[in-house]
Amino acid sequence: VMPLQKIFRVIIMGAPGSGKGTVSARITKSFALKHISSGDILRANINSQTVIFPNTQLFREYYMVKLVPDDVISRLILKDLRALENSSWLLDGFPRTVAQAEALEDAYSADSVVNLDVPFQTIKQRLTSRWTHLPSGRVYNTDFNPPKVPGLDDVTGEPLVQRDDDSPTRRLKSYETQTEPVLEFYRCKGVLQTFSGTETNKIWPHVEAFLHVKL
Ligand SMILES: Nc1nc2c(ncn2[C@@H]2O[C@H](COP(=O)(O)OP(=O)(O)O)[C@@H](O)[C@H]2O)c(=O)[nH]1
Ligand SMILES: Nc1ncnc2c1ncn2[C@@H]1O[C@H](COP(=O)(O)OP(=O)(O)O)[C@@H](O)[C@H]1O
Repeated sequence: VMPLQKIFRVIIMGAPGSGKGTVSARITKSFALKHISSGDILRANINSQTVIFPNTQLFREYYMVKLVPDDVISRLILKDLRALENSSWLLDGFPRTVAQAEALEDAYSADSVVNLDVPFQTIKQRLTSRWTHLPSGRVYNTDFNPPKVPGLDDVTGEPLVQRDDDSPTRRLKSYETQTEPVLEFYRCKGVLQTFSGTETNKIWPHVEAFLHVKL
């Protein structure tokens, strides 16, 4: 892992299914950035039954059907970031709306925004073959990284589900209307770096080279 000279704050963006989770795992393997994932934070809060969601059913509804309200997710993420005041981080899954981006910007400004630009046609195919283990958030893809036993989670053996929002059209629509304006927000700030392609394995070397120079 490459140590960093100064504190660096990176955001990874891209449509659902563009490969953010996959690329984030590779980034944190190569660079000393702490991975902050909004999905992981939400799941941790559910599992510990601490705040906000009085019951798992309500979260399930959010998780399966719609985005969590801006003020709820912003509060959760900023609380975790404040605990990392002197660390470099990689933020994944947040911000997804301009309101969230503004809430973040009030506290911290991003040094770089890595945007994964994958054609919608490619994403549709991927999401159709994506299966999720809901309690952990582990994702599989029947072509790219299949589970060892079809339909079952590798670690727990529990069943995998296809999320409602894995039905691509609605998710991509919400990305277009809610999240694309966030890209514009960062473009205006001059920190947006876009990587285009159809395969993670081909995009990754460019992301890696960029971060090597940047960090
Ligand atoms: N076929 C294919 N699938 C990929 C590739 N990269 C990632 N995936 C799969 O596509 C799905 C979405 O990737 P993920 O990293 O979860 O994207 P995220 O939603 O942006 O975090 C997962 O099932 C991945 O295993 C790729 O290059 N080719
Ligand atoms: N920034 C966010 N704003 C609102 N809701 C969010 C945000 N991040 C995550 N969520 C909620 O958590 C769910 C799971 O998120 P995540 O694990 O990032 O999965 P995915 O990348 O597949 O959407 C989302 O469907 C949404 O309900």
